[in-house]
Amino acid sequence: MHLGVIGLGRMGQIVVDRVLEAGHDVVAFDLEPEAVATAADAGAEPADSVPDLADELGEEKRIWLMVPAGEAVDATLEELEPHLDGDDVVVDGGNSYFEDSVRRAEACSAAYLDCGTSGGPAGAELGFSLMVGGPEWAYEELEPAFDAVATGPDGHERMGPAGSGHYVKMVHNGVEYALMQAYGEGFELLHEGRYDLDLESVASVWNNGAVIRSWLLELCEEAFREEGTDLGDVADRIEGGSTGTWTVQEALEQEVPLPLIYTSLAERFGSRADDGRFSRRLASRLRYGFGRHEVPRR
Ligand SMILES: NC(=O)C1=CN([C@@H]2O[C@H](COP(=O)(O)OP(=O)(O)OC[C@H]3O[C@@H](n4cnc5c(N)ncnc54)[C@H](O)[C@@H]3O)[C@@H](O)[C@H]2O)C=CC1
Ligand SMILES: O=C(CO)[C@H](O)[C@H](O)COP(=O)(O)O
Repeated sequence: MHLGVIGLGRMGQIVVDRVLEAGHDVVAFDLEPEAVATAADAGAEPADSVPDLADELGEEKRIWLMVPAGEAVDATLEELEPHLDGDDVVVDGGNSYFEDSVRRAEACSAAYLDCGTSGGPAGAELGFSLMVGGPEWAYEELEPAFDAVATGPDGHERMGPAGSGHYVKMVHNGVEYALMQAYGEGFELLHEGRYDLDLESVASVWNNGAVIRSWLLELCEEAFREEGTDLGDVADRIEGGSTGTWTVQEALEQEVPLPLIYTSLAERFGSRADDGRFSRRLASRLRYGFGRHEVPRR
């Protein structure tokens, strides 16, 4: 296979490496020349623009986008569009909103595959888990690339029609938020609680046979090992949030209750108040109002 890869950041570079390693050819483009040079060092053919990449691919175009979700995907598709026809296949491996993917699949001249990617840069060695939506023939056509980028043939699956791959990945991320919240709460109680515990040891012993063992728990173990049992200078602030917001919005629309995922998202937003949470400050002042309890002041 001759694959074009556009977007050569943390994830795109892994796509390039794994596809090359599987013996395929890659032509690579990124807005950042340094990223293109890194891909070229790995063995990819460098392209200096989107049209150049399309030209290099020749008649049969198989193109993998790994750019940030949103405008970058639309901008890239707009540049690609004059070079595409119905025999070509474009894969969006980023975290795009599933309704955007449905819209793009309708507008794109090529067959369009929305591919939810899980595993992150830390999963590079093992390969990713890929959730793909779009036409069956295009999925089958791209199977050699999916085999290479995923953990293997079992690491990818066609979920259904356009949008379904990114829909499944959106829900995956909601689950990810809730799992992180659950581990966070458990370790917070252990940290604040009545025993002086080494949290790396706790995570390690849990990871060996416990019901709650998981990759996220292995990452907890790594975090305590690298940062210390009190997490050192890691700030009380969680960034990100778009995929969890989409999950909660969809749940509201479908009237499906997701209290854990919603709470995890709310905790994320709550962590960003620079000056302390207004609601907590008001609750503190109200306790004075009804009970004359002392108000801690800054
Ligand atoms: N980092 C992660 O853990 C995961 C990320 N994703 C998704 O994969 C996508 C890429 O993520 P990362 O690699 O982490 O981001 P990144 O920020 O490391 O890399 C993005 C790359 O795209 C390039 N780029 C941006 N606009 C472009 C354009 N118009 N044309 C060509 N290149 C362009 C940037 O120069 C950069 O090199 C995102 O949608 C992200 O949400 C999915 C799963 C896991
Ligand atoms: O998809 C991922 C992991 O599965 C990415 O790491 C993503 O960026 C995480 O989402 P958020 O930014 O909403 O935390």
